[in-house]
Amino acid sequence: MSDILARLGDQIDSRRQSNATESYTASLFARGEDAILQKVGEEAVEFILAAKGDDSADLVAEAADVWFHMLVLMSAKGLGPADILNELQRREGVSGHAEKAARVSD
Ligand SMILES: N=c1c2ncn([C@@H]3O[C@H](COP(=O)(O)OP(=O)(O)OP(=O)(O)O)[C@@H](O)[C@H]3O)c2ncn1[C@@H]1O[C@H](COP(=O)(O)O)[C@@H](O)[C@H]1O
Repeated sequence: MSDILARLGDQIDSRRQSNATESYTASLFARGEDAILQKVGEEAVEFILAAKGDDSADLVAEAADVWFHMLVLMSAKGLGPADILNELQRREGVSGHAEKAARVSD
């Protein structure tokens, strides 16, 4: 399932060299990091609003928009989906409560 994320991450990275008029991703890179951050924020709000409704397809579409724009931001920072997946894998099996308790006692 993570193959699509890897392919999308590679495609996003490759769009750094693309023409902004032909590629939406390239147009985001051209607008700069603050514009990408703004899009992540807008998409997150749209995701929350969709979650308050009852349209599952709309919620899934908005979630995909959040993931895509997050990956564009990560690419701008030299990071990609593998970094997120590795972090989730590192956390796998560790209770969130236990992890937080260990953090607080540090
Ligand atoms: N997954 C996506 C993807 N998800 C969302 N979007 C675009 O994200 C934009 C968000 O829509 P909005 O309505 O919120 O934004 P907007 O109002 O149109 O844009 P703004 O003027 O507000 O910036 C739309 O243009 C969507 O098409 C995406 N654009 C591209 N991809 C992937 O990226 C690949 C490369 O795309 P290009 O860079 O466009 O070739 C594609 O093949 C896809 O795999």
